[in-house]
Amino acid sequence: MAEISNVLLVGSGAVGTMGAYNLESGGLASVTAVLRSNYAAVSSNGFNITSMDHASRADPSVRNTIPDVVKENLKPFDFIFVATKNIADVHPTVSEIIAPAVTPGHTTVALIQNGLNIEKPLIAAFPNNTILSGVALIGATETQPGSILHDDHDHLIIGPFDNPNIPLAVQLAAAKKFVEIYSASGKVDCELNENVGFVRWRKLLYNACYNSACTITRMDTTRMRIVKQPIDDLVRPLMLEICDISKAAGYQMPDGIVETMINVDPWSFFKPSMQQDIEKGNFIEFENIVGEPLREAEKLGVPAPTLKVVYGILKTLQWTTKENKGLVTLPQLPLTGA
Ligand SMILES: NC(=O)C1=CN([C@@H]2O[C@H](COP(=O)(O)OP(=O)(O)OC[C@H]3O[C@@H](n4cnc5c(N)ncnc54)[C@H](OP(=O)(O)O)[C@@H]3O)[C@@H](O)[C@H]2O)C=CC1
Ligand SMILES: CC(C)(CO)C(=O)C(=O)O
Repeated sequence: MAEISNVLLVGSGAVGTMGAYNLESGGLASVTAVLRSNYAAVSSNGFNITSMDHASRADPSVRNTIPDVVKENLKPFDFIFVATKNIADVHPTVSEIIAPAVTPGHTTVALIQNGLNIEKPLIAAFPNNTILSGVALIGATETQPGSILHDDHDHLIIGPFDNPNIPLAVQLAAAKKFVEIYSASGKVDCELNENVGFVRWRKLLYNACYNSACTITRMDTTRMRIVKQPIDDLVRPLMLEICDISKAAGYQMPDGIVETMINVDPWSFFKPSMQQDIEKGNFIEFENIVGEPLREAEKLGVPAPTLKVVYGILKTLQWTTKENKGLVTLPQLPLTGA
């Protein structure tokens, strides 16, 4: 009988819940999903899934706290599937959130998240654990607590982030195992890619540029293409800068990729996830999606003036969200600043 992998899902929103459904459908994984704002709704009514890939129900078991494997004397998790929004500038960060569930030297952490350098804090916190890079090419949204609309096929590209403390063969074996359990449903495309860094930069080309431009202007991608000027003045210059930075970092984007990315999503008045988040008053993933490529540019001596301005604006927007959520306080009046 095939061995069943013990999987913990942290981040049971759009991408994570679809991942849990897919793993459960395949029969090679048993998934425990950690829920937060949707816990009450799902405990009462279950998930409500409208999916282009999955017709039948395959619910994970749910809980509303991060398991502490030692204190609760639990079987170690083979994989933790992390699909939170990665908000690097707000505590608790991903490594702080998952720490009680990680068994050193055993648990493989699969980061199914957008952005660059997201593995670095994880490798620092869990030096003897394999960290996988998952680039999700999927369209999914949590329309209300526990209700997921999944309207673009799940294509997941997986490979190890290079953890210098662990032999590459061990990291690759973990990635292959993940691909096996994720592919078992037969409903999705899941591929092992040893050069996942390239794929991550290629996806960043969309996210760093469209997500940022739409978040700042509050205009969706279709309107931008109709108006054209936001593409010419903002999105294309940003994309060209990301191409320059990725090339200097060792990832040469193919000819024509900028025009392809500008037109990649359907004319459906699409709002990228960062724009959806700012409209909901949520934190945005700007540090990994914009801040990290900008820091790479500065390190490598690549000019990125548009990206720098965009980063400054996003950081300002995030400050306001922090203020709205009570994370920062203003000094009392009268002010005696410079
Ligand atoms: N949606 C999409 O189509 C795509 C998304 N991505 C990327 O995938 C990642 C996930 O995105 P997406 O699924 O859309 O995000 P969602 O906002 O839909 O889901 C994130 C989930 O994480 C939960 N969460 C956050 N922090 C914690 C915590 N400390 N403990 C428990 N749960 C927590 C949230 O709970 P709560 O509701 O309580 O905040 C929410 O349920 C992101 O990096 C995104 O950029 C990539 C490709 C496509
Ligand atoms: C555009 C999309 C859905 C790409 O798959 C994305 O990654 C985002 O909105 O952040």
